[in-house]
Amino acid sequence: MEQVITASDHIKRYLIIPSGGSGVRMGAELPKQYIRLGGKTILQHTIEALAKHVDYIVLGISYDYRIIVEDMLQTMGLADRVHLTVAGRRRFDTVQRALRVVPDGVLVGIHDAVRPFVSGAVVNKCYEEAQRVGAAVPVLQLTESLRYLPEDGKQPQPSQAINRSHYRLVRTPQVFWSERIKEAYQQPFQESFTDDCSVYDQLYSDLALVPDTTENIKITTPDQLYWGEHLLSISRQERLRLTKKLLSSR
Ligand SMILES: Nc1ccn([C@@H]2O[C@H](COP(=O)(O)OP(=O)(O)OP(=O)(O)O)[C@@H](O)[C@H]2O)c(=O)n1
Ligand SMILES: C[C@](O)(CO)[C@H](O)COP(=O)(O)O
Repeated sequence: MEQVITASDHIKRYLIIPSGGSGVRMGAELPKQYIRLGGKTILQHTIEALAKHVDYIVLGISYDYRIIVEDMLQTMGLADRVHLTVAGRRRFDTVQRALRVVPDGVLVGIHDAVRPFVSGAVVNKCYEEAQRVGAAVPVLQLTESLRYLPEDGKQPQPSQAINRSHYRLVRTPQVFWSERIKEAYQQPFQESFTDDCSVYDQLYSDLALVPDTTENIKITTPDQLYWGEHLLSISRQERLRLTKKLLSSR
């Protein structure tokens, strides 16, 4: 499964979709990426949202689902553009393994299998900014207040209000020059590595923040399936219109 894909002379866009989670917080019979929304799996919706914006996709999956995934890729006509790798125990391990088949000298995005509502405009902007700056990530401003909980729960008080203007919610796709993120992923795992930027930050500091759209939710818990159904019921055209409006207002 793990043979390196050859890069050609112009800058190619690779995309890793870590899809090897088991969905503990969802608590469903199947891992959540294989749950159906509107007749298709969440994984298929995610691939459909991104495939037209990239050259190659690397899907990190649990071997148990290989046949289902291969059938889905055949149906989608994507079998020759998608490379399967074996998922690891943590998201970090899945991405680390998938990076082994990505050549140097290309841009590589990493996008959660369970974020099917990402906007094409945001995907393109992240690749463009990563090419220009070094790395790029979609972020969302906070629209609710935040409180900080000190570790001992006592000092100076059990919880404190903090200035939310200094914070952003971090989403995916997170896009990098491939040789840099491959180098960063050679580090041993740390608990603070909750996404790919946190791994990259250890070695580099050139990260562009791209405004994201609200819809790019990560389907994690059962209530988010309800939001997923709702977002699917809004037509693609309408979502595109709302995305353009949002991006032009920033
Ligand atoms: N060993 C793992 C764990 C997670 N992921 C992927 O990382 C993304 C974000 O992970 P998360 O939402 O935490 O998914 P799960 O690990 O499935 O969820 P949970 O933590 O509730 O089990 C998902 O696309 C998931 O499939 C992965 O590829 N390999
Ligand atoms: C990568 C990520 O989606 C960025 O927001 C997030 O950190 C994944 O967190 P999870 O707890 O592994 O789902």
